[in-house]
Amino acid sequence: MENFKILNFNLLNPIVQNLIKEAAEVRKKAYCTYSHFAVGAAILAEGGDKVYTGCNIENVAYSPTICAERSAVPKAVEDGHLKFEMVAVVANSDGSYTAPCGVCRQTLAEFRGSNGDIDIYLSKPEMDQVLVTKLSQLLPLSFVSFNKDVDF
Ligand SMILES: O=c1ccn([C@H]2C[C@H](O)[C@@H](CO)O2)c(=O)[nH]1
Ligand SMILES: [Zn+2]
Repeated sequence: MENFKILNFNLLNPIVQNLIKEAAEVRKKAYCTYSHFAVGAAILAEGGDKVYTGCNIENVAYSPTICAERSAVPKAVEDGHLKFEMVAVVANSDGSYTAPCGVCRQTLAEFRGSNGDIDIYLSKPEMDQVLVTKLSQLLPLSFVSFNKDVDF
């Protein structure tokens, strides 16, 4: 299977279009005073209709910085959602797509949907062409469980 597809925004289903729009909207709230790189993310959970959004929030000490994706996750979980169906990320890396960092990929893997995966949509703020992929393509062979009964 290919890693990703690039699709025209207009051809995506309205639920996905709305998710991307929400990510683009919350991106405007990014607190990115150090990197000046604004990111917005939006999560749709399985069986849910509410969209949970997040932006990146940076810090003078740098390491407390939280990515947009991980600032959206607690909102979904606090609302009782542990299985995510789709996630949209909107940013602008030199006119290209911004994919979730490794930490965010692992964080999202914890909340994979019942199909064992999450649909991922990456868009630029212009929302013209959208990169469509899956978490399993971004984080193959992921660490998602362990056996607590094994002696250490
Ligand atoms: O997928 C990504 C990639 C980067 N960032 C943020 C972290 C930091 O604030 C800034 C620069 O890395 O962008 C995100 O929020 N999500
Ligand atoms: Zn991240």
